[in-house]
Amino acid sequence: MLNFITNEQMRKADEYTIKHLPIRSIDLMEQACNSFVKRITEDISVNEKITVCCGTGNNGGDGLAIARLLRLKGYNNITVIILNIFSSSSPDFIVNKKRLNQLKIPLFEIKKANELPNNLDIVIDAVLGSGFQGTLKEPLAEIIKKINHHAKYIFSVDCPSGLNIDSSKIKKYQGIKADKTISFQRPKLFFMFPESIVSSKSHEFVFIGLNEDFLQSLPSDYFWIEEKDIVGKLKVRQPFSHKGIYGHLLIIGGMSNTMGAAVLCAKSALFTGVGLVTCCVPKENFSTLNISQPEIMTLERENFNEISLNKFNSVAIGPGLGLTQNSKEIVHKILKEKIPVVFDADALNIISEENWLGKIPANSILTPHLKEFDRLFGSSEDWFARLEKARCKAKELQCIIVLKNQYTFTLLTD
Ligand SMILES: NC(=O)C1=CN([C@@H]2O[C@H](COP(=O)(O)OP(=O)(O)OC[C@H]3O[C@@H](n4cnc5c(N)ncnc54)[C@H](O)[C@@H]3O)[C@@H](O)[C@H]2O)[C@@H](O)CC1
Ligand SMILES: [K+]
Repeated sequence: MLNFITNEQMRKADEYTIKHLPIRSIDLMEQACNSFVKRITEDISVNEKITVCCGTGNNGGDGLAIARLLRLKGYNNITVIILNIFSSSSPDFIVNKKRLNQLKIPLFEIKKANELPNNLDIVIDAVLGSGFQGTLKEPLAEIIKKINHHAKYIFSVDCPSGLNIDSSKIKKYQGIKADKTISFQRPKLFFMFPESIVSSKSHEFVFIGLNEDFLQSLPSDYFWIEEKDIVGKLKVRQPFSHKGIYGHLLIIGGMSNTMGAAVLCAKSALFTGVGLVTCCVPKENFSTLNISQPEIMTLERENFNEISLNKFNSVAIGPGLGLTQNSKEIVHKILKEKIPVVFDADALNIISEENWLGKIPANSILTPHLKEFDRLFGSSEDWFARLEKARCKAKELQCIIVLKNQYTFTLLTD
């Protein structure tokens, strides 16, 4: 698990690594740029026309080093454009400018938008990185507008220029609209939110050699879960074992017009390793289940009151359940049992409609998508506010909240 960190924390990790590894700042920049180049050369061929647009801070220094490293890898069609509009240059920018001069890469310095060429193909955006603060003013705003207009594909270095990654409020975004942002050492929380799409269509990160022990020691409320964090938790099938020892799940859901939701839920449960799955659906829908996934067992929803929940290791209620009076009675009965349950879809809609949030047993799991979440907890100004609300509600209700989206947030109770 990697902790999401702020720009300020990243700056500290940068300083710590330089001091304790030890490594010179210019060499750390070189490492970062090597990682960036390694990643983008998987996407672009040596013949592509590449324009590297640079500011004069360290993000600009990265751009110059990236241009040089690409050239050394055989990318011959590179042009560097330095925006000569900033009051100062960072020391590592100056060193990289000298290094670049030795390679005879075409280099232009511009001050105004009309000095930018129109025929930009692939652009590497290294104008501003994490040092950007405040708002974009002229002539920078116009230059960025022109880059956005003329580029066919934009890779942003670390973050799209003109985006303040630590502020979730981006109304009237004026910065670079990247196709792909490749950030350093950590994913950026902002890119987990749908709102980030105005600044970057996709996002990846590369390791650059910052001190991981220090980074992991930095406080954070949010963590990025990787595949390797999950695989170890899945129960591997043991020799001579059988379905009876891998748990029995009861799913209460599905109606004639929404039986697919119950089927998909059962299939996913079996796929992730549950030994036995029983679906409690209206009797007329048994054949749908039997045809779609023959190993699913069935219980008649009409006889729900006679079912003993104790024989199941876990219970999930909601997918395709419907909002009928009968569905409401079943949700109510489940809530009264006071056992932790997975509440999804219509079960959540019923809970918000009936105002039953306070009745949810501790340690339950709530799996809302955006709209279900807002119905439960009210609307939020933006995704960051929604996430913070989810984190507080998980603690307050002592329930795990799984807020589903392209990136799914799992909010724990502690
Ligand atoms: N995180 C790390 O450990 C590393 C970071 N590196 C790079 O360093 C970058 C940060 O470098 P810097 O701190 O020098 O910052 P930047 O290069 O991101 O920006 C600094 C420049 O932006 C200007 N600026 C700030 N706000 C502005 C505004 N509103 N309008 C116009 N100009 C504005 C400043 O005057 C300054 O010239 C990162 O994004 C990354 O690209 C890498 O070089 C290597 C390691
Ligand atoms: K950038």
